[in-house]
Amino acid sequence: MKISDIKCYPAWVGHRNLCLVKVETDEGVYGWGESGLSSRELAVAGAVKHFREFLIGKDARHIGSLWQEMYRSQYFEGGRVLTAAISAIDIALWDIAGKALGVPVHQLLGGQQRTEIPLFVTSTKAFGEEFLADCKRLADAGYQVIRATTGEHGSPVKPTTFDVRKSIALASGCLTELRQELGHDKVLGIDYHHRLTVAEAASFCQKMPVGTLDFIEEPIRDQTPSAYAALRSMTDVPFAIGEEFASKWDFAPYLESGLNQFARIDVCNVGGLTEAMKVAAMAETHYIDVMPHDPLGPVCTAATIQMCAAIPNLSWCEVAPYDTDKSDHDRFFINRPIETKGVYRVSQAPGLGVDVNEDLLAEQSFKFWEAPRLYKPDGSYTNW
Ligand SMILES: O=C(O)[C@@H](O)[C@H](O)[C@H](O)CO
Ligand SMILES: [Mg+2]
Repeated sequence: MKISDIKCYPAWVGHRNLCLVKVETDEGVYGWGESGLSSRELAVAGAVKHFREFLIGKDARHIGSLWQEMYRSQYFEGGRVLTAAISAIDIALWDIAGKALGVPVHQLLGGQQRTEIPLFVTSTKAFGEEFLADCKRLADAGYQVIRATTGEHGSPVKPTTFDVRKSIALASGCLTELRQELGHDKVLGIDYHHRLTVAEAASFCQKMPVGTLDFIEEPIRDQTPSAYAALRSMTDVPFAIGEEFASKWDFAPYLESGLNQFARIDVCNVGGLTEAMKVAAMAETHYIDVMPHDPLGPVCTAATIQMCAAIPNLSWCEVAPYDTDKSDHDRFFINRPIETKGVYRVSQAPGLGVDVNEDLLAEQSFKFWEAPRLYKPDGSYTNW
């Protein structure tokens, strides 16, 4: 079964750009994948073009070997852009493999270990009464795992001031109150979106009673494991790290030094299902659960579900939090995964179990979009 074409669709779908990739074969079986390098999709599309050049004519079933060739064929190995492209192609190849054999992808990954994927939900409300009410609503609705954000999302068009000290004061106060209200049978975490320094992250954690937070996601930026080691010496809150990591090599120093308590694998950035399964196994050797990152579209979610079904060490998968109106997804995607009562059902359909309305997708154009820009009160730049 030979690869006959690879098409990349960086396109605005409903509420954001998605970067979807279709791999076709000479036997008519095709697969879909998705790439996760949000806001730089055209760079990924360029990388897909390069890979297409040498992938056409290759056996679509040799997934592991094609992964090695994509990752290592350029002198400048790996990196986030190239690996985001590899991820989408790899996921599409798994979709093809499942469809060709008539089995769901999880069966090829070792078989399902669970029938439902437990999820965490995110309250995106700004800290204060609204946030507390929203979390109470989520808890009452039965959600077991609730994650807060920084409470300040900024605007893609208007520069936003992010005052770290105000954020720390508000967040620590609100989360302390929320924990008292929720009791201890709910899991509570926060994604600080790598906005803090080591000192600020320590200060934030120290403002809350021990046991308030079950995890803190990316309090600081993630290119320096020793910075996390420094932070670890100042707080005991478990760290959830890795949504931006683009290989098992990025995860390795964190896992090997015990710095990462939840592995935030993103199948669309880490190198597809091939690489995600390896990272999950590396995490397993350290008794660490995978908490997948899943902020994109239905193809990403479908692939993530297949991984979640097949690994032993899963905590909770993310429900894409930022865009609640998914009505357009019903037009673009067939059999897209739908969250019900805090879980995703594991699809038993061949492949990933999701299909794409390609004709409709082909009509969509790409819209340039920039992530919000945040500035400190003194006017200097800080991460979104
Ligand atoms: O954990 C998350 O879902 C966030 O870090 C998002 O990936 C980020 O805001 C980009 O959408
Ligand atoms: Mg995050």
